[in-house]
Amino acid sequence: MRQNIYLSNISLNEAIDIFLEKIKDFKLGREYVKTYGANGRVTAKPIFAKISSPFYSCSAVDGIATVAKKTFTATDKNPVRLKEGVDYVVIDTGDPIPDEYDCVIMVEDLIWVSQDEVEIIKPAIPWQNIRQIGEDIVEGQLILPQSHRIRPVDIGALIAGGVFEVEVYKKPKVAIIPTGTELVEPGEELKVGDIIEFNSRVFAAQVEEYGGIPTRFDIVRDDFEKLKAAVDKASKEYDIILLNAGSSAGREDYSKKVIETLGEVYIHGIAIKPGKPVILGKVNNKPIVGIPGFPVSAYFIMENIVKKLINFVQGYDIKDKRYIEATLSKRIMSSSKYLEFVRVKLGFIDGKYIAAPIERGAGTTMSLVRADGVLEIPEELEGYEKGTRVNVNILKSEDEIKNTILCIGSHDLILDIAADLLAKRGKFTLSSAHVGSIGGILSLKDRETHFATIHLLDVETGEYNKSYVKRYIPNRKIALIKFVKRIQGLMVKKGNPLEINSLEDIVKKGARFVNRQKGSGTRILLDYELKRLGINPKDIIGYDREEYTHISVAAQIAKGNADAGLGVFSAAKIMDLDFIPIANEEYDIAIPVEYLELEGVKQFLEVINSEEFKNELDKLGGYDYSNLGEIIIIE
Ligand SMILES: Nc1nc2c(c(=O)[nH]1)N[C@H]1C(S)=C(S)[C@@H](COP(=O)(O)OP(=O)(O)OC[C@H]3O[C@@H](n4cnc5c(N)ncnc54)[C@H](O)[C@@H]3O)O[C@H]1N2
Ligand code: MOO
Repeated sequence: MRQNIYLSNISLNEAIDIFLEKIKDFKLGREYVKTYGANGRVTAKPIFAKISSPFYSCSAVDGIATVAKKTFTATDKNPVRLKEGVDYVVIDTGDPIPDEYDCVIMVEDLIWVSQDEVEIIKPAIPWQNIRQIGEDIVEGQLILPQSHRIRPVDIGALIAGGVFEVEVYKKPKVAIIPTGTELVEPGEELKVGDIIEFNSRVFAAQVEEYGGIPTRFDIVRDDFEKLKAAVDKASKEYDIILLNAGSSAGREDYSKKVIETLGEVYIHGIAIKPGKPVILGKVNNKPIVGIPGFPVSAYFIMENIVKKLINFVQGYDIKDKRYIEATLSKRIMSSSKYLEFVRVKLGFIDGKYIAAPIERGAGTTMSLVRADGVLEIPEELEGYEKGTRVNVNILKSEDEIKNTILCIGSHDLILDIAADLLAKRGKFTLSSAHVGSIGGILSLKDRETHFATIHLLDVETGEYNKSYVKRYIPNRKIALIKFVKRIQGLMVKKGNPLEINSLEDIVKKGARFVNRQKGSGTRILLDYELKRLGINPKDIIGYDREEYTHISVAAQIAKGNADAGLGVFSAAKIMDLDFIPIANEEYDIAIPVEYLELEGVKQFLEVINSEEFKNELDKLGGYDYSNLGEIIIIE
């Protein structure tokens, strides 16, 4: 079968304008709902008050209702005496004012002379302390315009104004069709090539959040006729159709063809990344969106197009993105052909927001879970230099961001454990961006992180971390907080079939090695050890074969593609490999001395010094925490 050829390069805003123009005649029906249940609904017509509020004159205070004229002569020296039943009645806040009275005096201003007599020493002004009819809402007044999204405060005004039912747009019924022969339902047994279907579940939650009613269809295999039947059915019974995956140009990507056959495709391809191959069209007069399969691409299509669509059919133009200005912690390149959405971690350091970019892949759902914000790099730019002030769409409140401790540096699982224990305390969160030890040190130097986690061996002295901090950050007073010693060792297949017990054995036994990339702490350690032992790297088979993480090294050995590699114990444990300890690596926290006083940092230090944290380290294994918490000021 021939592949599709596609993809226009239209901008996001242009595409949305064209799409909404094409479907502008499609509007949802209307319905009446109880006012108290109308939160979040969109008014289908203007709503006017049926009664005034208050609808009678009433007292605004507790006191007595009287006639102002009778009090005009009252002074300190010449109090006026009033008698109950003759000159006044006692009245509480909210009580109606009897016709014969025209003002209310607060109980605090009364001098009680007897059970039923009071004196006052200040004249009252006519209508004082009286809420007049319609003071809040006047009968016939506009309470809400049409196309207004009803909020909790609106419900109060509507009910006070005698409106107990409101006419709103029906919520759109949204059909979600997951497609793909590789998809299996959660819980089904997995074999190579299977993907657990989850996009549709994310969409359903998003549709609800946007104000629609989601219905998820069963997974449809990559089969033109089956897909056509599902879309046809959905377009007859639902208001909006979301067709997930098969939006690209592959042999089994039928989405475009199905939509074309049943209706019209207006746009295939938008200049955004991720999310480029999106399809916008109409079937049976119903809007349909073909959403790319990759979860991150799908997320941005939902947030930027489907959210607008769900609001548009209810007559509402949503613009609810919130932005802050932040300083970029590292240079980021982007193609000038696309508007790119880059997930970032955010922190607030020395009075300014810092944005640290994280993973960019379209398949990395965790980048969305971890993101504090999204940096939108415009189409016409090729990226931003480190230090540029950029606008970031925030996914958290500014308060939450201000209570975030930012860590930029080398990653280790134990940071996630510390983050969890810190979050449990309720106030602060730890956000970490993984850029390696040197990247972390550079961020410290540029005041873009609260602290950096580092493990850098000085090959001259054999000492960890200190000399790097001194060399890279000469102008800031930095403390090194001892964190853990990580046991680095050789990972070998379970049972150690080649009987490798040292680095020398790699050469002796002719084992196939898999290395880490140049510049990584582990690579520096390996080279240091090889030099110390007098081993020539050229004698190691596979010395030039590089992987980027501990886990990927472990995975190569588990798959049988290599016999040995250097890495941390936890990676060996996860991949069920044997582990031969080689050296202890010092993984420490470098932090400006002044930040030791920050409340969030103090709490973080309490967390890592706690027994609970150490217990977690014991469970993981491979960590020595005998010096944990020791603070060394680097002079
Ligand atoms: N020749 C070209 N190939 C591709 C291009 C291109 O321009 N030219 N664009 C790439 C881009 S960008 C994207 S995005 C993807 C979009 O692909 P499809 O929409 O056709 O999606 P699939 O290939 O079917 O799936 C991609 C990926 O996502 C997983 N997936 C799909 N549905 C679900 C689901 N419901 N739950 C969880 N995961 C799902 C799927 O298994 C795949 O791994 O095309 C590129 N190709
Ligand atoms: O544009 Mo695709 O949507 O990057 O992954």
